[in-house]
Amino acid sequence: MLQEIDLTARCGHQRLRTALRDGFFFVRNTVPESLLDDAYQLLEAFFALSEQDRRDCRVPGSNGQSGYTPPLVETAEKSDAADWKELFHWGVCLPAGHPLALRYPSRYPQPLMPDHLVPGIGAVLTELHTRMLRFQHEVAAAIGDALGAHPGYFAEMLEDGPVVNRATWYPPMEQAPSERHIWAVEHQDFDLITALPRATAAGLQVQVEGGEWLSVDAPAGHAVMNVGMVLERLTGGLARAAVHRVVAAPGQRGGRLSIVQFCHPTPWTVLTPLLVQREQEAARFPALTADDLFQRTMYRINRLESRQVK
Ligand SMILES: O=C(O)CCC(=O)C(=O)O
Ligand SMILES: [Fe+2]
Repeated sequence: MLQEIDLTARCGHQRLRTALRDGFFFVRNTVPESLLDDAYQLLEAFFALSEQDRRDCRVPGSNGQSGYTPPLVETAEKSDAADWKELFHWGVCLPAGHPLALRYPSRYPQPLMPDHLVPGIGAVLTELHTRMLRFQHEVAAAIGDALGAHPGYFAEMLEDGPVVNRATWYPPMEQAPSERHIWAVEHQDFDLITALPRATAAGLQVQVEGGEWLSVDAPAGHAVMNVGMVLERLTGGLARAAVHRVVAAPGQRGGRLSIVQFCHPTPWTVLTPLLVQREQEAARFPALTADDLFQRTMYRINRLESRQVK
């Protein structure tokens, strides 16, 4: 069911369009496995720090898009129980005076690299960001090609986009405050595409037609790609924003650490459809900016600081 897409294959357009309809597929990852191993090792050390040290790594004003977010904050739209997970986010800065950073400061926060607590973490995570981003741009270009878009279409939309990397520590389920909490309640991502390289344990599931859940942990050397809401809107629903969740299997011991990268278009992009499936479906998604979609979803999942209970 989980399709492997070979981005180098000629005539792969139909396969990729079918995979976009499913909302997820996997591809060979160009990010070195050793870099991923190094990142996991350093992030494991970060999440093992004292609670106070981790809390000192919060970045006010970033809505949790940079630095640390404690457990039980993010709450999926479909649940009133917060996810049993804690987060660390990072990206890279734009040059001083860049109009995107001036206009959308909370989308381009200063990265906080806790090198004073975990020596060497900054260089590794920054390198991982760069390599994953290059990989995602290749995937986006292949998607554009399969959709018949101009080669520059996604490239322009993604240039200087507020791409954010997220490391998630899912603590062991036996430590969860109640049975109402799971690792991550079903949701859709609200970016263009998300890259999910292998995690340290099983748990990622995607909903397939008929409502069943399929385990989709990426094999070594590969990354699962998820379609986000931006791509769904741009394609008039041809690409489906994958509904996915993270759950521990009954009796699964230990925690889980994952790294994902959310590939967001520039916030000023207006999400007008690139494709319209059928004329009568043209009005399914009203045009709004990528930042409007981002802020609206962040509000709904309790990620805006203005909404959070202090
Ligand atoms: O941890 C994972 O494998 C997936 C995380 C995820 O879906 C998310 O953070 O949006
Ligand atoms: Fe997700």
